[in-house]
Amino acid sequence: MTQDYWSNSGISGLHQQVIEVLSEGVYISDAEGMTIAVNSMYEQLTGLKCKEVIGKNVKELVGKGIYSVALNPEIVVTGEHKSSVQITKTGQKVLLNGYPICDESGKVCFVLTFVRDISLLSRLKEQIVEQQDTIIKYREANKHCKKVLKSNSEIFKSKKMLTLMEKLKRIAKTDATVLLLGETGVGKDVLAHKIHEYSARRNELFLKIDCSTIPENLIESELFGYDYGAFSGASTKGKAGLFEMADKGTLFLDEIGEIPLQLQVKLLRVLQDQEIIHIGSTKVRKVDVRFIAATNRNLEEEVKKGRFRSDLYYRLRVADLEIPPLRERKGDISAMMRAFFDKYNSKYRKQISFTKEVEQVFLSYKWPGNVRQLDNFIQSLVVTGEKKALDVQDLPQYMLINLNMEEDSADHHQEKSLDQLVRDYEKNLLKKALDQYKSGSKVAEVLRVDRSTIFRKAKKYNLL
Ligand SMILES: Nc1ncnc2c1ncn2[C@@H]1O[C@H](COP(=O)(O)OP(=O)(O)OP(=O)(O)O)[C@@H](O)[C@H]1O
Repeated sequence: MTQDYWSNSGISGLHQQVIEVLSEGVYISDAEGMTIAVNSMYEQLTGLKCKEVIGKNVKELVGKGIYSVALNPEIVVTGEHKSSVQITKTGQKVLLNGYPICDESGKVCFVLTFVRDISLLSRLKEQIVEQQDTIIKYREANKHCKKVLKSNSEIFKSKKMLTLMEKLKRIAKTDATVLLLGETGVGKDVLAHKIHEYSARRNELFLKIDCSTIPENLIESELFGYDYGAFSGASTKGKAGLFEMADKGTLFLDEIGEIPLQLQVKLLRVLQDQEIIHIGSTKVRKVDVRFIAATNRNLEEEVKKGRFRSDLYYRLRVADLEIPPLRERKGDISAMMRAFFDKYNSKYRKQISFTKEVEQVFLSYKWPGNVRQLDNFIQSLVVTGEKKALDVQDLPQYMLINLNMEEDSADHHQEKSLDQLVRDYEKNLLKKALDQYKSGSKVAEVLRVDRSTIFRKAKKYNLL
């Protein structure tokens, strides 16, 4: 059908075939504005049949209301490209891009117009905006993603931690909210990751938000997100909150005790209903998130003081894990010492080891900063260490002052010199070892020193 018109228009069969294979609509008119060719895609996009337009002048077509605009006359005069939106009589909205085709003298002899589907373009535009939103969302989410620790870098050797890990694995499999309790540096962050790893959500996102570091006036928008124009200073596009970003995954709310009271009510609602509403919006959005919360505050005390809502507290502690301080799990201290010395020796290309006495000091020390302190301390010992085997004398005075030595009071320690403290410690250690093993040779073997050293020191301290 289109074929018949081509042959009368001066467009060769070859040209005709070329425009037929193009994926865009094509409309060709001559310098007078006479329509000489269109392709099938043109018919499809505009809803017009070729016989309705071919052989007709664009001005006539506009006059009859078949076209809303004509690009041809202006392009013929200016010799320049022009684009416009065309609404055809069938109501189709298309984008026109017209180009002049000139003869050898530079005179415009044809106008070639490409016709594109505007609705397709707007769909593509919407998709791009959506993709950009997703990229922004993931970039934001990434900021809160902590590198997942390699499982072999964690040490759970003490009986207390092994039992706790069994409980953790059982809880992880359920989707229950978990409350992690424990002093600073005990490993709440590590265990939050473990819960995620052992859960069915392990392949989804794990997001962490430290409630103590986000300014109070931003916590709500960070968590819930906001809509366009929700408040002054808000991004014009609006923003998804962390609850949405963590959808299908796990959200770790660290330092939950720092959440302001008025936000605690909203958080409770999210935990119960798994629904959120952006700030500045009324639309309810469903989320599917597993919550883990942690704090080193005594939440029960906070509830009593009216700083933490009791309903939220009870909702959070559906499953709680109390991580004991390091001083109460000595089995971990020895294993961690070896692991951390290995880690930092290989990092700093050193070969620093430690004596049995040093291990004893580590076991007796209270570690107020728990695993974090132990880790950092060993790093500094390796970095600054000169000797191959560190001895008690190489340890800082505060470690010896705070030792759990029943017979000396802390006040008394502060008046002593480091030498005196080391001597006291050595005497105490030797006394305990001799009491326990009842044999100088056995003590020498356990403490990895000569028998003669044991006898010499025992004599010096009047222990014989
Ligand atoms: N069982 C463990 N094995 C090896 N390293 C550990 C272990 N537990 C904790 N750590 C290390 O100790 C440091 C502190 O751990 P983490 O951040 O999990 O403690 P936290 O209880 O969350 O501390 P805070 O309350 O201060 O946030 C980290 O470097 C972590 O890798």
